[in-house]
Amino acid sequence: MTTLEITRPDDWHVHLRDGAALADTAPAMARYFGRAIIMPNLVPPVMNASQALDYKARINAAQADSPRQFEPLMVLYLTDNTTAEDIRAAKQAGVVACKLYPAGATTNSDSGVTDIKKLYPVLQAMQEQGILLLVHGEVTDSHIDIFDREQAFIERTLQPLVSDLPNLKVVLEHITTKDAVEFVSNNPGNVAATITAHHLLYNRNHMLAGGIRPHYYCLPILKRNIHQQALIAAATSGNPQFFLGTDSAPHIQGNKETSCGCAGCYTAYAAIELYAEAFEQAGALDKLEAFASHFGPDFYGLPRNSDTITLSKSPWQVPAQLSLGGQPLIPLCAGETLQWQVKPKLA
Ligand SMILES: NC(=O)N[C@@H](CC(=O)O)C(=O)O
Ligand SMILES: [Zn+2]
Ligand SMILES: [Zn+2]
Repeated sequence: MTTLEITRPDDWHVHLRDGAALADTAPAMARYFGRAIIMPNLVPPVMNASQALDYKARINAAQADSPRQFEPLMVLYLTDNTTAEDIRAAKQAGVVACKLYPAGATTNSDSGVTDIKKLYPVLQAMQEQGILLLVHGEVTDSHIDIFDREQAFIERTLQPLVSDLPNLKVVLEHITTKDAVEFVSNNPGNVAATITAHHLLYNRNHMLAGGIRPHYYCLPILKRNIHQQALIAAATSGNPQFFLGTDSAPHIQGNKETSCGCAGCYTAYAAIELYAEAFEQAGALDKLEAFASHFGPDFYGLPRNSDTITLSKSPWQVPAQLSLGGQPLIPLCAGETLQWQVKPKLA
């Protein structure tokens, strides 16, 4: 196969950052994504409807000069102080989801939730209003091994939560384990998961064997090969509970290549191209379209995009360095050759 035409994809989990960074991250998304779920972990976070609307306006301003535009879908960051009233106001403002970050779990999660039980009235309001719950699924206890934190979160927090709120739509974001695949598959259709391209392409050996490679470091951390295989099987299974979310999470070079580097991989520059790489390696290119373009909008209750993009098999070299708000940014796969690219479509 040398060309592949698919329904225009959406990204159900991306970090665009703010300020000068938007001049790079927003146009990258506008290249071919229809919509994108915009993560709210700014400093300070996006915590209410008016902050979400302001952030959306900044994103749209940053893509105004792009040849085409994508639609940002806004998300609130849940804190211990979020109220049911915040949820109703968010619904009015067009916010589609709220994000649960266990406090301290990942980048900019210090304002996250400390006790999920206290948040149940808010989750009830979300269930009533049809607002989705998006979850960074890791426990934060220092005595739990970093490689076990997703599994522990599922057992301790997520399974009870989905049992208590059976009508809440829940997305376990950026899953990294066989346990997460099993949890989602064993739950009804109101529970889903996003899978990143990097968790399909890599396991922890890529990050740690033969030298430590900070650009593979993200959270939840890359796991062993058996988990990677389970993710590939889930993404290519045709089960609509698994869909595309890049978790493209840029950090400038200096904050990655340092003694205590930030978590996050930058993939938005070639998102669908990286997924195509992973699906082709799995012999499942025919499953890419549904994963990238159908199951996400179906789960969110939104229409699928009505136009298409075309990928062509034509090897190209990823630049060694990109820019994030005028500072050096090392993309995932810097300097490597990728097989697929998206043809510019004539208007
Ligand atoms: N995935 C990451 O490693 N980092 C994300 C945060 C997140 O999605 O957990 C970021 O904002 O940098
Ligand atoms: Zn996360
Ligand atoms: Zn993320």
